[in-house]
Amino acid sequence: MLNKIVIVGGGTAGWMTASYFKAAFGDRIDITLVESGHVGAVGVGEATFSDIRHFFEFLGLKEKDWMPACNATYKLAVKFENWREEGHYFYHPFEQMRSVNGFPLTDWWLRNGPTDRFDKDCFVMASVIDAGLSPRKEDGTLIDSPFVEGADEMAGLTMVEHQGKTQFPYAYQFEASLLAKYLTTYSVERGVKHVVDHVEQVTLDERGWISGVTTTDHGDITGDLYIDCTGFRGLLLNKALETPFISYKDTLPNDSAVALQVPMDMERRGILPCTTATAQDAGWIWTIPLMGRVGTGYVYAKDYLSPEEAERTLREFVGPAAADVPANHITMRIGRSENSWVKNCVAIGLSSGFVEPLESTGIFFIHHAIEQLAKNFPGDDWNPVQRELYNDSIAHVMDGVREFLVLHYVAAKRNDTQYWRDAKTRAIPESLAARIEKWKTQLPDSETVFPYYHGLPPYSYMCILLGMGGIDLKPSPALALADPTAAEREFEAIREKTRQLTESLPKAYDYFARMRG
Ligand SMILES: Cc1cc2nc3c(=O)[nH]c(=O)nc-3n(C[C@H](O)[C@H](O)[C@H](O)COP(=O)(O)OP(=O)(O)OC[C@H]3O[C@@H](n4cnc5c(N)ncnc54)[C@H](O)[C@@H]3O)c2cc1C
Ligand SMILES: N[C@H](Cc1c[nH]c2cc(Cl)ccc12)C(=O)O
Repeated sequence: MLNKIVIVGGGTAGWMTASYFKAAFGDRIDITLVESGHVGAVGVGEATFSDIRHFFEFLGLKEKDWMPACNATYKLAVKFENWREEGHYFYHPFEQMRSVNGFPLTDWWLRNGPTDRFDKDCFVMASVIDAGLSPRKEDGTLIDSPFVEGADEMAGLTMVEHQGKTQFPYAYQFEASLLAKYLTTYSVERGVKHVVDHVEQVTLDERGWISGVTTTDHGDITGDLYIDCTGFRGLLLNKALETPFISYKDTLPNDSAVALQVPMDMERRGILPCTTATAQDAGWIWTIPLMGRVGTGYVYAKDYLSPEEAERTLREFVGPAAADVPANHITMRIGRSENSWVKNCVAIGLSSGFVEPLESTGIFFIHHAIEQLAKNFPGDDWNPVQRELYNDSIAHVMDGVREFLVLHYVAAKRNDTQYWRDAKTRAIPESLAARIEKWKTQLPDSETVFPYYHGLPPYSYMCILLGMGGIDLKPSPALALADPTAAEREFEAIREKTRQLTESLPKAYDYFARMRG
């Protein structure tokens, strides 16, 4: 029976894969994870999708088990600053879009919104975030809203099963290296063999399938299925099996990042419960508040900015707290492998593909890949249909997310540097260009967004279009004839709910401090 897995790589991808497959198949699966002692993990990757809770649930972990160990916080949205113009911001929150009489509330808002802030008028979360609050009450219960009802109970579903159901109101932010450490202990305690050694060589058999990996000190390690979690190197899939890599650089030019981990007194600073993406002259800076430090980094395109200038800008942005903190410069391989499963090798994580972290999709890609591999796990006959199904779903997720990210740059009103001007004239995927034309007449819905599962619901597209401000949008003509009373009542209900929540929820920092005991 095919049950022996060799995972090469011990970053987030390697350990998420090892722990999930142990939880899924227990002692019936034999897993060896080998990670180099001298090639480090990329070590960033701190913000997630809300769907990640399905992963922790699958492992049988509660928030109080893993969050304190990973300095984790809640993320209620991505906050986009200065993408439209200096001083402007808006949220892309984890909150379902309401609909009134068959039209999304944003459509009613375009017709006659109460203020010029679609996010505050249409979502309660925008004001909850501004106030630095936790979406859980002091007793740990989740905010009560029709849009999260039953959400805790749905955690046992896979992400694809969960699509279109209740929107969970938050995701997580954590120290990626601490999560990898936590999952190492989890996996090893459940029988995963952990080898710290460098893989020197990958051996292929006469059919070109992987027959083993050779390490410096532990000799050959062999298995049935090899999982390549070696990061941007793609040691097994891209190097040994020579699988081509499809670059997305023509449409997403950001290929570099410089990151800082800045220790900070978060009790004094307070926690804004979101990831902030602040537009810069040649890219954007992320700010992720964790317990005890802030993770930050400038994502930029080397065609427009040198690494030295990027680091200088980032240090100025952070201020004196960053003075003694070493910078981590990263070159990013943007795109995806033509196929992520080839012969008896499956690449998961950066070796499979990556897009810039603007919507925190790296860990989502890993989680999705793991769920799909568990579903399509090969039998002794290596049925090629399973490989095809798997490869199609991975390609769709990444190509769909690529479209969503390109939309951010096309829709951003900012136009003050060559970088931002070029973003408006650069070629974009043809399918996206056609969709944007439709969205100018009718806001995105399930019929007009990327048609395959890629994690993002239509309301996410609405947020980006409405927030970025560079594309003219019109309300549906039908709304000029429709009675607005129900929509006005909905806007009022949101104002009332916002008032209640901002008066009753605890501060995010206080909630985590209590969880840590
Ligand atoms: C700038 C940046 C910001 C990001 N931000 C986010 C974010 O906010 N949210 C998000 O979801 N994702 C984010 N990501 C993506 C996230 O970091 C990755 O998806 C995640 O860390 C997974 O990485 P990995 O495990 O695939 O690779 P890596 O972390 O690079 O791990 C590679 C592993 O392979 C091992 N290895 C390599 N060569 C060998 C060898 N020869 N022998 C043995 N072992 C070997 C290394 O030792 C290491 O353990 C970000 C990525 C970047 C670059
Ligand atoms: N799968 C969804 C994707 C999603 C829904 N709303 C948001 C908001 C932000 Cl900032 C990122 C992703 C999503 C989920 O994770 O809930």
